[in-house]
Amino acid sequence: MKRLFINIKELLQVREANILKVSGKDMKVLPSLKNAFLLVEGDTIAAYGTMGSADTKNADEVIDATGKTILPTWCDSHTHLVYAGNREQEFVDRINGLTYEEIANKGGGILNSAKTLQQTLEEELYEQSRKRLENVMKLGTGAIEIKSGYGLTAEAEIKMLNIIKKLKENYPATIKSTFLGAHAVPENYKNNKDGYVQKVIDEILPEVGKSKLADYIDVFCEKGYFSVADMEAILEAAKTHGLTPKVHVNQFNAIGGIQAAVKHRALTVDHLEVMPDEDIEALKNTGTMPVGLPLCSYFLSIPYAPGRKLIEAGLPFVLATDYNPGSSPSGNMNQVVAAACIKMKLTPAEAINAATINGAHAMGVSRTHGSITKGKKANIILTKEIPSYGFLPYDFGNNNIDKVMINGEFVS
Ligand SMILES: N=CN[C@@H](CCC(=O)O)C(=O)O
Ligand SMILES: [Zn+2]
Repeated sequence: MKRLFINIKELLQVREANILKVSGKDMKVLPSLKNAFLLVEGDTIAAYGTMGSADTKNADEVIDATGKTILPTWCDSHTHLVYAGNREQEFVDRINGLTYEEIANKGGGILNSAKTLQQTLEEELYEQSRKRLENVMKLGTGAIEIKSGYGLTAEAEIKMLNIIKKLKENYPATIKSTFLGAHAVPENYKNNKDGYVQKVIDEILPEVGKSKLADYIDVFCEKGYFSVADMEAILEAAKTHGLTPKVHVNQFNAIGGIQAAVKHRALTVDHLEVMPDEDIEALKNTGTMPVGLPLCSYFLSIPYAPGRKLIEAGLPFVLATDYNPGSSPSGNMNQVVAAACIKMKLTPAEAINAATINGAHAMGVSRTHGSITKGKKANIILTKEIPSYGFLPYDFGNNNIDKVMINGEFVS
């Protein structure tokens, strides 16, 4: 099947295959073609150029994109999309004055979600999760990372990872999975955190490794959760199973997690709401990418990761949703891009780079995703008629997407 888009007002993020991420000043540049065509063959981007060179005769279907813009689908490199139920009550508790930490200390938070998930049958959990995935695909997400971490027992963590595997098999979106056994200390290990860390290392991790259910390893490195030493022990053990680190650090406190993550060659460090200068310094000249999660800051009313400062420091900034029931019950990358412009002072070009090519690199898929490049997956967002791409974050909260194609299939 050959599909030809013609008269595209602007084809965004057109890049050579050797560009796998963009950093610092280069993030200001969003290469594009105006009055363009785009040819999709099967699930692959086959050709593009300006309308003058379009061959309209050999296509099976011609789609007129007059007044519309095409860009690559969003690459959401940090989500917890597999979860059971919701935490609406905690949302109200926070409105009434409790903090996220106070709620967690009372057994709410991650432990609340773990309890619900453990009691939810696999089929039901799959149903809830696939609805969320279908929804975010319609919102333009074509590649997504999903974490475990609401199981906190071997059985429930494997249950989560199996659901991620099923989603991978059943949907065109590219999915990467991450084992986050060390997300919180379970209730029955309340006074024995070291015992739980040992259980993750000796029992759960080998099972995850053997079953090849995860691509990455994550730890919530934070006061009251897991220390830098805990994280290092888990990352070290995960190396034997070939799992690369992508870790939660600096959400509420800077405790040295970034330096340790860099030492362990983490692909990403995520959250970064609290970011002293020495932690920014520690990321320079490394392969570790900083990931900001602005919807979490919005929802919890906590500081935003200093996206502007990280880019000024020459780093390759990434944006993701953090879709989860406690700190970001939205997986809408359009909102992420808008919030990054409004609250982190990124330009629309920087935000789109952070949410496409850099998001792809932050989950190891930038050879196939994240840009309009010949040979990459045909993952595209066709917008409604808009004046320019800056209108997307400007017109925040409104849906400017006409159609989404993932792997050559229209999903909306
Ligand atoms: N901070 C750790 N984990 C999630 C939130 C988990 C939850 O509240 O359920 C996050 O990235 O924000
Ligand atoms: Zn998270």
